[in-house]
Amino acid sequence: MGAFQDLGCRTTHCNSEVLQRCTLVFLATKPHLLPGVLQEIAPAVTRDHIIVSVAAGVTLQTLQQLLPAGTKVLRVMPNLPCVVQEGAVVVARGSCAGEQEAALLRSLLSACGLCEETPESYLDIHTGLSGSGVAYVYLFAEALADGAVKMGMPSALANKIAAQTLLGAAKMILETGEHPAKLRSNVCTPGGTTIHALHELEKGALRATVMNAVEAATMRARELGER
Ligand SMILES: NC(=O)C1=CN([C@@H]2O[C@H](COP(=O)(O)OP(=O)(O)OC[C@H]3O[C@@H](n4cnc5c(N)ncnc54)[C@H](OP(=O)(O)O)[C@@H]3O)[C@@H](O)[C@H]2O)C=CC1
Ligand SMILES: O=C(O)[C@@H]1CCC=N1
Repeated sequence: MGAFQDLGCRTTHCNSEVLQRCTLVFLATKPHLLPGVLQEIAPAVTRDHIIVSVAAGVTLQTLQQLLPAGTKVLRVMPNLPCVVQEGAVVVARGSCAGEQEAALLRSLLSACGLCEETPESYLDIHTGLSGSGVAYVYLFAEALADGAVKMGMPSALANKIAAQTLLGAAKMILETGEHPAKLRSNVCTPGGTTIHALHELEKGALRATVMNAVEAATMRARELGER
């Protein structure tokens, strides 16, 4: 609480008070709690408000149905690295939100990293790719470092190098614009270490497993939206 006040932010436990004091309102409860919060705030929502939901899977249709007709509603799907300004965020607007509201949101959220406006149908896919995807990357980072620990490197150093390896690899995809398959092929010396390691990853079906993970999280986000 102290940290918020140091930033000049006011806090309250009363949701309708937030609606009275703010025009741009972010809804960030767990998805199953959101319908109750929407019912609670609906009487205080006016056409001046811009309501933004970050809840995974909760559709614009559900949000609009639970709020007064004409409410400007947008959906946002962020990911955890927003906290270090390297997030990947997508935004979709509801039927009453216009270019002005979308532009405002894009400009605010650009401070968190990459921010793209997309059709709503991409939001659940983005959840599987990136919202949840961060966790798959952590799992991979952990496994990379564990491999090095197994071969004798101290854990703290292995974790640091694994993280820098992911950072550098990601930066090269973004800065060169090359397809990851091309960059991967550049690392493979004929008969060298990398192709031997990649063969092991293919035997473990890494690619199919990761594709299955993105599919499972996307399907789960869609399932949450149907409730
Ligand atoms: N975690 C992630 O990486 C991502 C999460 N999301 C979405 O973000 C949302 C929040 O997730 P996450 O931050 O992990 O969840 P948390 O449980 O950490 O945060 C939920 C927040 O909602 C508050 N809250 C609970 N009930 C109410 C209520 N009735 N009125 C007002 N506020 C309430 C809680 O306050 P208190 O603690 O005081 O109870 C808490 O601050 C979810 O919908 C999730 O789908 C989307 C993308 C990524
Ligand atoms: O696991 C979840 O449901 C949320 C949505 C994306 C990341 N965390």
